[in-house]
Amino acid sequence: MVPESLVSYSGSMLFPLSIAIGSTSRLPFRGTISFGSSTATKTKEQRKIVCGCVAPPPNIGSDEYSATKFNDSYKSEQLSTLREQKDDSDVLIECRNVYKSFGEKHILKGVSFKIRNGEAVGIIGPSGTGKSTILKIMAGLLAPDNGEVYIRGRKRDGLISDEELSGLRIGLVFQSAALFDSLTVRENVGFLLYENSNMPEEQISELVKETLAAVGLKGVEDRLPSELSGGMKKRVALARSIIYDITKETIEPEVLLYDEPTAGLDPIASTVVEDLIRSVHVKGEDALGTTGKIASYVVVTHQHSTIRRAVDRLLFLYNGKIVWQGMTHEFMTSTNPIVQQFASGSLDGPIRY
Ligand SMILES: Nc1ncnc2c1ncn2[C@@H]1O[C@H](COP(=O)(O)OP(=O)(O)OP(=O)(O)O)[C@@H](O)[C@H]1O
Repeated sequence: MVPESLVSYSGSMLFPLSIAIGSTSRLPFRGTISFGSSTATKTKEQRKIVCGCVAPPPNIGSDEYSATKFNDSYKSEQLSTLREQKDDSDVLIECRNVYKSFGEKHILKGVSFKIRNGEAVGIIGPSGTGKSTILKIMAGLLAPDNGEVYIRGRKRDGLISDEELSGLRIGLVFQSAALFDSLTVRENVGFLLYENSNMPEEQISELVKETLAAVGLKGVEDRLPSELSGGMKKRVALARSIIYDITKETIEPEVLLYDEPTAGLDPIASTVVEDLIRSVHVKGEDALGTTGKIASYVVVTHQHSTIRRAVDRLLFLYNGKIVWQGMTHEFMTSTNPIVQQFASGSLDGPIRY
């Protein structure tokens, strides 16, 4: 049986990585389970979720970010208004002074930021700077060496555990779609519901169909992942991350964490995925014209189109810290040398490879 704790995985692409599939599974596993390049197949990583959320996002603010440098053009009076914004009741996830090393490699050296309800946040920065690492820490897959992660104001100790209260679902959408090779699209998308809910199969099948339609896919339920294009796989993976058990009395809000969702896609397929990410957000509208259900999301990306199109606020991670943050439009006009170099792709500047 799938452990009870996996209820909280709620369809993220992360969940298959940590489960034990037993003989009572409703799904016809036929051997191979592929997770692309993910290393999580090798570890029994666990995650889980906590919390609830409220109110619209006041976005950035306060002097909590010691390493933050706002764009020079940002109006000082606006900034001071934001700094007065002390109400944290809408903060869903907070990383406070997070440190993480792998052996001698000190990757995160005091990272602090908050993700508020309703936000669409991008994390950018040079390769190897720890963007995926911070996503995994937010998701509860990795524990920080030092510093804290707060989920809706509650400190999370170590990794996610079964004892924690639920209330906020956190889905991590891997760069590779991480679909089960031997299962159909229907079985992949409905995976958690087949394994962990009491919903009848016909109801799951109908819900899968609706969810696929919401991400603009129709008539692919019976296909295997190998019969899909890269962009379609990403959409199937997204559908899996947003489906949930509609028979449960309380549906928890969900934060989705996307790790390079448009990597390897052509410009048009990237646009489709970027719009899709917007559409499943509470401020968006899905392919069926329904308001999206994702409370907030965080996107790690290198792609300018994704920065422009899919997020409102940016965190720039470099040398183990958040060295700049601001709204997306400020990124394009910033006079901060690190931001300018990254935006232009120049070899000259403070970022050295
Ligand atoms: N489990 C691990 N064990 C050892 N080293 C790791 C592990 N995970 C990450 N690293 C190292 O930590 C550094 C940061 O990795 P991470 O994937 O977080 O960077 P990133 O900013 O997402 O990079 P990219 O933009 O290239 O995807 C890299 O040097 C990576 O090799």
